[in-house]
Amino acid sequence: MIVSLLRKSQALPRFTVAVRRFSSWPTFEELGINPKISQAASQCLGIETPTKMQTQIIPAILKNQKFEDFIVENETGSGKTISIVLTLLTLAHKDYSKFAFSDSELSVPENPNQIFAPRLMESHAFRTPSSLFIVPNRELAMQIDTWSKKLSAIAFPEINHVHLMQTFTRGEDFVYDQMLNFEKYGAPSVLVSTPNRLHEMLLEEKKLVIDRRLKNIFIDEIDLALQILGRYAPLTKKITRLKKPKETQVVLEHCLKELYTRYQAVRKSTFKKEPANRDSFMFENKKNVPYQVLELLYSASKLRDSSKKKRLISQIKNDKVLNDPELMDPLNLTLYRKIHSLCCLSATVSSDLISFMKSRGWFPSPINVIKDRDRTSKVPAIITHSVIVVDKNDNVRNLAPKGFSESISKETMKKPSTDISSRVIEESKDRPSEDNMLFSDEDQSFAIKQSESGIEHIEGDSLKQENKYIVEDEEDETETNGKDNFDFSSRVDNELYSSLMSEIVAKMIELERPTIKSVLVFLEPQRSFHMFSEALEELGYTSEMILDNFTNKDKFRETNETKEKVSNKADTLDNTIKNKDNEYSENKTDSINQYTEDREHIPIYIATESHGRGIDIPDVSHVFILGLPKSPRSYLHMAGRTGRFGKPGKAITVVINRNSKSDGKMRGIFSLLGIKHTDLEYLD
Ligand SMILES: Nc1ncnc2c1ncn2[C@@H]1O[C@H](COP(=O)(O)OP(=O)(O)OP(=O)(O)O)[C@@H](O)[C@H]1O
Repeated sequence: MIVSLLRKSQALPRFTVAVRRFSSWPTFEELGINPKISQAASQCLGIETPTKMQTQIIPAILKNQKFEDFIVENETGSGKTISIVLTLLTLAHKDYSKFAFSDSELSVPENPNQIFAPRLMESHAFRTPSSLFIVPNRELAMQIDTWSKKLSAIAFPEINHVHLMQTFTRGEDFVYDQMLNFEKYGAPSVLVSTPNRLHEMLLEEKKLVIDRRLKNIFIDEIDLALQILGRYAPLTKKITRLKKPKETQVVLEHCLKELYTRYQAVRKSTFKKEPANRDSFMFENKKNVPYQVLELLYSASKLRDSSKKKRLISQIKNDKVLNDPELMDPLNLTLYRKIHSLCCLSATVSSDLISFMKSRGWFPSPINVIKDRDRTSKVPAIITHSVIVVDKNDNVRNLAPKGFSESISKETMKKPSTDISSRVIEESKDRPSEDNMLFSDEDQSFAIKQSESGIEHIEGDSLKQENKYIVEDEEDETETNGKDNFDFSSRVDNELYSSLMSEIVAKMIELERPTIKSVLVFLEPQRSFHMFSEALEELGYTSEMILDNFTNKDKFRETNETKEKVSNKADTLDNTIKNKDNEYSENKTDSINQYTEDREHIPIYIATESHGRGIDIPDVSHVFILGLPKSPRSYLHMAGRTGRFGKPGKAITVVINRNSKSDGKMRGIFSLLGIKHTDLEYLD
């Protein structure tokens, strides 16, 4: 009855649309993505149905009338970066359609400060992009570049891509072409850049100018981009960081200052007593030293060593840079009407990181946090995690269960030894409990502690309560925050590391051969790529650095061809592998020469944690992490290069255990991330 009435009143079409909307999942087009771009995404990237996170973030950015700010925290490989690329291309195309012009009409002004002139509005050669996408490394920038070029070549073959998006990175191979495009066509609608290249363009070369055209700022992998120092960082390190902030912070604050100081006309009309300008306002209101300096002074006052305490306090008080309000005071953006939106993304955004960003004044109004609240772990459940421990005699085994390594660690603590790694334990034994931290995450959301009863970890709030104000002395740096502290395999020399690790990787590749598609190897930051890749080559495997994967198209094509070859041969290899598996368990020192012959056809990419952050290499089935990860977050991002968007993957960590702490540390990392360890069946 009601339906027939509705039909008569012609309300049914609207009603059915509403039902369809609520009953079915929206498409990318319905979220506002340009239909041509969504078709291209389906054609070249196989992206058809948006995820929950994508249904939230895409429309929020496209219809962001009030310039709201966002933090997107979702597990690795869940499509954060690609959703921003699709959204930005849609915005860029809108921009382009609004200001359509032919290349011959272009006239970029000689003077880069000449902006927003009517002549420019007609010719549309801008000096400012309308969106900035800051990514922490060149590899990720090149990946975004490749994605956007592919998509726009299919979606808009008639448009020169340089008007939509340009990418700036450092490196001889790139800068020349990038600058040529920029000089010729001006700023695109979307500019993707690494922080260091952006710093050069904005502050050194002064080629890029920030004006009100800039509406959206995105920062991918925000935790890596800022790398905030945690509460256990030495005070001297904190002072240095304050004086020399990370480049992402510098470029972002430069952009925000430019937006607000150049355009005071957009100041909030509700603001009662308007200051002459922001600088004078800040000056007039500065009754005290900047609060960040106050924090430092407070920390210094907690030092135990009184001579050091005095020295540091007077250094902080007298330091010109530290007392410069321009650098130390937060931006007071609440005074002005917001004309931009800031969106930060990562799989790991800690509350300390958010507090830091807020304390700098980057978010004058409440932030929208988009995260998957249903998940208990930020690591995709589809990844299996294993650890190979290499002991002092170079025997390999699975990760030891809990009681096992703790008993060893107690013994080691009692035994006097000249071994440097044991010395660290002995020294730490007599110190107060907070100083027995083995390592802690950069945001200090957790720590792993050495105690009399063994190795234990403390987490989140309990850690905050327990050690509210810990100040480390200068000399403690290596023990509390230095890389040495994180990774005891760093005490192994480069040559031994390369040969040992390459042999293990080679053996594992053979044993895992039936499921291997391509392999990503993470080296410790200080290790030589060449030494490792040569060691692998001696065993018959060719490898390449990840950047080549995005820049050298021929190599990439070759890699795809070889992948096919590998999969064709996979069936015939099956039997050989089973035999190899048995051989391996029987005699782990078997000659590597017995391995199958097509080993050079397996795509192996090499990266370090910072170069590999955020990248998406298709079909990485196995990730090898060669060395103890420096924190759970670090492990999560490295392991997250596999198991992407529902594809299965294995993360295998190889640790060289020189002092029996590695088992405890790995267990701590897994337990904090909510990960289960899977024993490799062919190891003891
Ligand atoms: N809706 C979708 N449908 C199918 N595939 C998708 C979808 N969204 C993303 N993908 C694929 O998932 C993979 C990971 O995407 P992306 O790199 O954007 O993830 P991410 O969340 O940024 O990862 P990370 O946190 O590791 O940087 C890509 O290969 C992408 O093509």
